[in-house]
Amino acid sequence: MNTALFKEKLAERGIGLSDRQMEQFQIYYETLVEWNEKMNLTAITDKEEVYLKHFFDSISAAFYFDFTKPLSICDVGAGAGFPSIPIKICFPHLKLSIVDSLNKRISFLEHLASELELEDSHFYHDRAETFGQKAEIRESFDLVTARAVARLSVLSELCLPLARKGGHFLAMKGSALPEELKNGEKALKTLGGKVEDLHAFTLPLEESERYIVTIKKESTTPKKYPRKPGTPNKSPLE
Ligand SMILES: C[S@@+](CC[C@H](N)C(=O)[O-])C[C@H]1O[C@@H](n2cnc3c(N)ncnc32)[C@H](O)[C@@H]1O
Repeated sequence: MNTALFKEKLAERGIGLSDRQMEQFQIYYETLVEWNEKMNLTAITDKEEVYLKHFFDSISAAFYFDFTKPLSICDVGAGAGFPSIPIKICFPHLKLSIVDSLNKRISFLEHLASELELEDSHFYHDRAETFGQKAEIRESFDLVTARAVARLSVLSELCLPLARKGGHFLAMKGSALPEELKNGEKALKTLGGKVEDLHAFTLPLEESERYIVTIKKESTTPKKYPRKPGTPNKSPLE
């Protein structure tokens, strides 16, 4: 997707980008490719592919969730910043936190945020399992996002404890989502979540299938979740 089509397709969805925001995406692309030579951030480096499969794909969350409101967001396992940094570029008023267990990726994100002059952005090197047990962090975010981190039953245990009661968890998933949802029912119930919205979406040009699922945090998560690092993955709540 070239930059003109990127801008046009977002405008069609009501997301208008200024010259400065387009420049921020250009800086993001250049910084990603430069740092990718020193560390493993992404397998995708072709410019048009990055704009489609990372930038546009990340922003597609905003086709189905209202990011124009003041929101505190936590992106779990953002890696090179997806989906939350593209969303933050489009909606600069958001208060953003990212937690990732790989310190090198956190260093990249801190550098990137300074290059992009992002305000109100906070980066934590931690595992979601321990982050979600911190009293000052737990159940504090309006929205928790995650793209491509783990299957839904596992991801729910990492993400739902971070969302405040009445807040949301938004997962961006591939074609396995319908199966994951069936297996994730028990986890959602145990952790206080309920599916509110589910959208199938095909990425333009290459037509691959995506799902965006929004889960409402209806009740407080029992204190024992998330369990200790590695346990959600080893013994999922299925
Ligand atoms: C496959 S990458 C996905 C990155 C990004 N969300 C994307 O869509 O491109 C998964 C990321 O999650 C992080 N991660 C995996 N398990 C985690 C955990 N338990 N707590 C925090 N981060 C975790 C990894 O370090 C990695 O950066």
